[in-house]
Amino acid sequence: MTSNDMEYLTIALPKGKLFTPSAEILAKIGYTAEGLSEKSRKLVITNEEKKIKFIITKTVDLPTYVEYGAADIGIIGKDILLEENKDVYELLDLKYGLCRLMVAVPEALLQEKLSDYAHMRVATKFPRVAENFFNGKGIQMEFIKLNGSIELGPMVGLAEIIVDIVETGRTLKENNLIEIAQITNATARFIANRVSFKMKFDRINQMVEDLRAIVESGEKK
Ligand SMILES: Nc1ncnc2c1ncn2[C@@H]1O[C@H](COP(=O)(O)OP(=O)(O)OP(=O)(O)O)[C@@H](O)[C@H]1O
Ligand SMILES: O=P(O)(O)OC[C@H]1O[C@H](OP(=O)(O)OP(=O)(O)O)[C@H](O)[C@@H]1O
Repeated sequence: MTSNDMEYLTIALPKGKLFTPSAEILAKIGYTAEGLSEKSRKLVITNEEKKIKFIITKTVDLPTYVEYGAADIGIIGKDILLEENKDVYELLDLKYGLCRLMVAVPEALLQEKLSDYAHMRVATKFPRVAENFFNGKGIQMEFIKLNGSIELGPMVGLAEIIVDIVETGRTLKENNLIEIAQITNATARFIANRVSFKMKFDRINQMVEDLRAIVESGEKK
């Protein structure tokens, strides 16, 4: 690390659904920067006074920036952490961004048991998580990686099954899909680069304690 790297704390925030709640919780503990907005075209936003740099990344890439130390810390969904499987510290569950990773099928293909779906095709943004889940149950499947609109897969015969994020259940309902198994819950997590956590321990640890106090006060409400 250069002395410049040591002076600043670089925080990665993901574009998308977690951006606003993440910027808001960081603002509550004094971590803000003028012009920090998801709509900003600027990808690095600096607060010189507080020695903070924010970087805005694509959701799926965020753990990579933290693993390589391009960002010291970041906030990202547990679903992405499980899928990307990067070498980072997960320091705190921030409890917002709650959703579930589910297996779902079209009503017409509904079977009695999960093993009845063996060897079918699974469309998903999360092939690693999906494969671990089915392997853990001894069920062999074929996995097709998609980058969005997963529910379309079964409608056009690309796959029989999907593994996707469900929040309200509205998307599944509108596309006549039925949940058949839950893989895991996911919420936003505060993560850190392994070296940064040691080199900037006091600063990062203080952030974790301040964020924990906010999360816990929210839970008591
Ligand atoms: N309804 C939801 N759909 C998707 N993600 C959700 C939902 N609710 C909470 N999340 C959480 O928000 C994170 C970011 O979701 P978002 O859809 O913004 O991801 P993205 O990959 O940036 O989207 P896109 O691929 O459309 O650019 C997810 O990884 C998940 O942890
Ligand atoms: O249960 P619900 O509240 O309906 O939310 C779940 C939907 O939201 C997400 O899609 P997103 O809007 O991120 O678009 P995508 O399909 O392009 O990933 C997810 O992939 C589901 O499709």
